[in-house]
Amino acid sequence: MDEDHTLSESAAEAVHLAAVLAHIDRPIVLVGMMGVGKTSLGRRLAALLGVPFVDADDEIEKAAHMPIPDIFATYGEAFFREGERRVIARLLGENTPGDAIKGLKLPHAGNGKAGLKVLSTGGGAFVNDATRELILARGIAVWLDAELETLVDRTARKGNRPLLKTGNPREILSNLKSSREPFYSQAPIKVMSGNVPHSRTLASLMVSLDEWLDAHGAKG
Ligand SMILES: Nc1ncnc2c1ncn2[C@@H]1O[C@H](COP(=O)(O)OP(=O)(O)O)[C@@H](O)[C@H]1O
Ligand SMILES: O=C(O)C1=C[C@@H](OP(=O)(O)O)[C@@H](O)[C@H](O)C1
Ligand SMILES: [Mg+2]
Repeated sequence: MDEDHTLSESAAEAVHLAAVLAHIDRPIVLVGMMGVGKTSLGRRLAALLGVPFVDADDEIEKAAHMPIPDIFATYGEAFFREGERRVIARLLGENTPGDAIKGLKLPHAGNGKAGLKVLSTGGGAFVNDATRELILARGIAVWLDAELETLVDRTARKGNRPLLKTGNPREILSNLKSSREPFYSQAPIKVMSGNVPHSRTLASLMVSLDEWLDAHGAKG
């Protein structure tokens, strides 16, 4: 059994996938600290649901024609944050029905509902007031959270996060984690991204999403 098959099986077993899909009418937006798994889990969630996946950082790089470390080095963080805000506004505004099924080669065709997609944000996006308000108004925000040690481990794998280059990564992550928690906690759904395979975190996310849809009268 390959990893993708296992992944789909366990997450799909956790909830009735079709019931969840039928009741989501907005983008699912992953927020949380760098290294928590927003990009990698977002891609898997989109594949499972059969909807498009988009990563805000990738879109910023495409728009700026340069990698994120170069944007920070050349123009600074404030410029990056403004680009991030504009890109996310565009991604959450593009809610045309065709958007949900464009160019898919995925196990499910998607249900063609307006705006159905998974959007993974960069760790600082939800801290910006305008960006957070937009995400809360137009999407279903999911806070992916993890222990500090997990974040330290996972961010050490790639040297592409400029904010971690300015000092001791553990200290920077610890400070950012405390200062950002009041913002992340405004997301209606929280999922722990523990030291377990992606498939387990994906299954927890599906269960939490299903419970939230039930509690908010979107189902039943
Ligand atoms: N649940 C998980 N189990 C194991 N590794 C993970 C998990 N989630 C993320 N990772 C790994 O951690 C690293 C950072 O993940 P990424 O998706 O880029 O995080 P983010 O977008 O939140 O910064 C990647 O190498 C990814 O494969
Ligand atoms: O936390 C942050 O401020 C950042 C997180 C990064 O994205 P990931 O959270 O996907 O690593 C990226 O947007 C940039 O390096 C800034
Ligand atoms: Mg990412």
